[in-house]
Parts: sequence; structure tokens; C-alpha cells
Amino acid sequence: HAWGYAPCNGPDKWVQDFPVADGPRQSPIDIVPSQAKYDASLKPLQLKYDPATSKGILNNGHSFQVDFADDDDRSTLTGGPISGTYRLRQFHFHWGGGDDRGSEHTVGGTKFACELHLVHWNTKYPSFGDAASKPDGLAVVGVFLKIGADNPQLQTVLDALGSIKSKGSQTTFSKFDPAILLPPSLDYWTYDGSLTTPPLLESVTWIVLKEPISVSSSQMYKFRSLLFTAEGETPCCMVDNYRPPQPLKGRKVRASFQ
Ligand SMILES: NS(=O)(=O)c1nccs1
Ligand SMILES: [Zn+2]
Repeated sequence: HAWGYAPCNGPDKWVQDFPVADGPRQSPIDIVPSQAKYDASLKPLQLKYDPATSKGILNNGHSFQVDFADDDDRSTLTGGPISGTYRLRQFHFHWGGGDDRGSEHTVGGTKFACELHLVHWNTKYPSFGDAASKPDGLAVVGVFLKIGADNPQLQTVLDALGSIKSKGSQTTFSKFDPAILLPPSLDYWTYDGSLTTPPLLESVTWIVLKEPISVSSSQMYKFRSLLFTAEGETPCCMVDNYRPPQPLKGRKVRASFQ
């Protein structure tokens, strides 16, 4: 009876199998802009992605993700709050059953309809799996999706969802540049946190962009057309696949902007 987002196996139950769920640096959090201190020593984010590294798109039963070739430094994150080079591994989303909810991080209590996560791992470690167990192993860039105008940049991703409806389905997804999903400004908040899904490892430097990108209500319906369930199982719509904000436990959130 694996973890999920239903009342029987959702975020409030995860601590049973993953005690770190009650740890000191859990994610997501509510970001309170007035409490975030501007840090002039924070560098601009450098996101350099090569579309040739995109490989496939997969329904993993709790979200869908686009996987990237990470056997060299073609798609990397440098600068920002991190030191060294982090490689792009995958990106995925979290969203709600309605436009009023769906993001994991919140801003002054405000929920967005959806949140994009671009997952990177520190090349000082030999692999993603190894990095995921280190306090400075991962860096995830979070981008809020706010209900508004249709977002044409999302369309190629949404058009692929028809072929990965059920858990475990995947298809090739080539020549995609995730940089087209980023907003014009790369201003960000940053704090030390964790994976927001089990195993909830406390290995993530979170970099949450202040500026959202847009998504229309009808585009949100495409996210919600996915299933948590595999073919042949009783279908269950993939919605509300977000963990709510966790206690800050004394952590400081820094801002890259004034
Ligand atoms: N939602 S997340 O980006 O923190 C993540 N969880 C597992 C792998 S990546
Ligand atoms: Zn995520």
C-alpha cells in the first residue's frame, strides 16, 4: 500500500514509512516575502539547457516527468545559491483538482494552480541516487503556474499527455528545451529543504522563482486528465498531487532581489 495523495496514503501518513517527514528541513514551505532577507552575495541563476538531452516523458503514478540525459554537462544549473555544477535530471509538476490549489510552495499563504520542479544533482557526486542522500546533493528550481492566459510554451508537453494517461506509461520526448518554460525574470527565494515526495530526503537547495508563468484553465484540464492508476485498475484522476507547506523550524529564506 505504497504512498500517494489519498486520505489513506497521503502526506499525513507518509511519516509512518518515512520518519524524516517530521525532520528539521522539510519541504515545501510557505514563503513570506517580508521575512525573506535580501542577500547581495547571491549570484544570478545560470540555467544552460541543451534540448538534445531531453529523452522521454513518463507517468510515474504520482506525477509525470520529462527525463534528461545526465551523463555529461550539456544541461546544467550553476550560480545562484549553489557552488559547483548541478546537472538537470528531470522536470515534473504538481497541481490541484481545481484552479484554487495545486502548488506545493505558497507565497504569503497564496496557493497557485500548479508548480513546476526542475530537478538537478551535484556533479561532485557520482550519480543522482548518490547525490540525493547528501545535504548539498540536489537543487530544485520551482516555478509557479498562475491561472491566466493560455501558455503556448506548455503545449508540446500537454499534447504528449494523451499517450501517458496511465501509471507506468512513457513515450519518447525529444528536442525539448525546458528554458522555454521559465519566466522573464530569474529573481528567486532560496532555502535548505527536502524532496516533497517520499523518501523526503533532506538534500535539496530550493530555488523558487518569484515570477510565475501563466497557464489557462483549459490547459489545467489536460494535467487533470492523467491517472494515478495503471491500465486495468479502477481509474483515479491524477489531481491534488501536492504536499502542503511544512514547519520552517528556524530556517531562513533568502531573496536574490530587493
Ligand atoms: N517534488 S521534488 O522535486 O521535491 C522531488 N521528489 C522526488 C524527486 S524530485
Ligand atoms: Zn516536485
